[in-house]
Amino acid sequence: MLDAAPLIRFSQVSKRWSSATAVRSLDVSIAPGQFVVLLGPSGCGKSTTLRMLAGLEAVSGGEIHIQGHNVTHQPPGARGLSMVFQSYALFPHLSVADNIVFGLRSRKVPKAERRERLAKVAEMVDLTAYLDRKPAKLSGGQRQRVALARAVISEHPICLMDEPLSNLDARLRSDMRRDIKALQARLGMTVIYVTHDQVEAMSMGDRVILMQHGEIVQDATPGELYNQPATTFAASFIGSPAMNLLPLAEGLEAAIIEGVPETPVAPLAAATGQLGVRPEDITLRGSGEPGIPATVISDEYLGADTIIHLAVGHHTVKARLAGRQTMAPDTACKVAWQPQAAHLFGSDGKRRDDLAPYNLMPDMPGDVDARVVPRLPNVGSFSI
Ligand SMILES: Nc1ncnc2c1ncn2[C@@H]1O[C@H](COP(=O)(O)OP(=O)(O)OP(=O)(O)O)[C@@H](O)[C@H]1O
Repeated sequence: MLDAAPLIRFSQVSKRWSSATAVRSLDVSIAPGQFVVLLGPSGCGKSTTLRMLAGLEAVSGGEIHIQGHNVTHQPPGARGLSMVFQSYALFPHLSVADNIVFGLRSRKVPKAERRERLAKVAEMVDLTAYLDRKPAKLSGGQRQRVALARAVISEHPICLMDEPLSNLDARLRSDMRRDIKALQARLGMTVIYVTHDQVEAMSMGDRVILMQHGEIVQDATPGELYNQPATTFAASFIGSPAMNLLPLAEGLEAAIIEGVPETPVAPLAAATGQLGVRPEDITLRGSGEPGIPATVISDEYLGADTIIHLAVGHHTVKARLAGRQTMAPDTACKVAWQPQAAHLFGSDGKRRDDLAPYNLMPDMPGDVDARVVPRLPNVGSFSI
């Protein structure tokens, strides 16, 4: 995603500790006005990446450019960034107003201008009624708004946020997600936002950079990440419940070919890996219908939908059905899905879109098992 004039550019940036490598040869360009989420599990290097961009952590290799300037060795104050942390980092002895204008004061912005900017920003984040309070007398959400106001009032074009909502309860998090996104769009800020929460990433990001072991796994829009996960890791990290991943053994490859008799065999030889299907793409059918035989383990009612846990061979498959569904344990049924709902991954875990034309699941009339099994004795050993 190289942009002609990126606002931020990481070139081959690495961070090594004596004990571990946190970030490996990162190349990323970010255009002005983007809301970019760095997403990944704990320890994947997202905070380190953000801290290197902020100048709070020295790089071990590579360069960082902001607005065309090499800032790799510049202190945080010279980089033109604001930051919002999980801990809020408010001064307890200062009022909300003084906390918000603190940075402006140190930059010697005249009092009249400070007042004017404070009034505007306080209104934006709904804090006008609380300006005289001390942080201790605020709720968690209000404290987070103070931290946000402090970033916004600086008028720096880039705002870095490190898990800013993790201390809030679920309801407030959802409100704040919307507020932050709306504020970012309204002000045209470029936001780099670190989180391990896929819901935040999917709902806020224009672009999500998914990291694992200090490297980028996928850099895509939320929709691409969900619909075309680049690896089995991406497939299982996004989505709740996670995508079902079933090992592709020789038997299934053969079954795939069986479903589409004219398709060439050669590409499938390299396909041995995993087959992924999202829980909402699974349909359940009666045991006499086509599909893979399954047995109900349990049903889990979640309100808007129900997750059915199924045993398919010695694997567990989850199906998400709308509304309230009850299925007695041990009920025999069949699982099936539309061919286009199947995601295929090679043995290296990477997505294999070249295999998309294959009919990966017998969603067709007739008893597929009966059709496949007699000619393919190893279907029985296919590991699902
Ligand atoms: N100061 C440090 N000294 C040594 N190793 C560190 C230091 N800071 C981070 N690391 C290591 O670098 C790796 C990446 O850490 P980082 O904090 O960037 O991950 P993260 O993805 O932000 O995780 P989290 O969500 O838990 O904060 C981890 O293995 C971590 O243990």
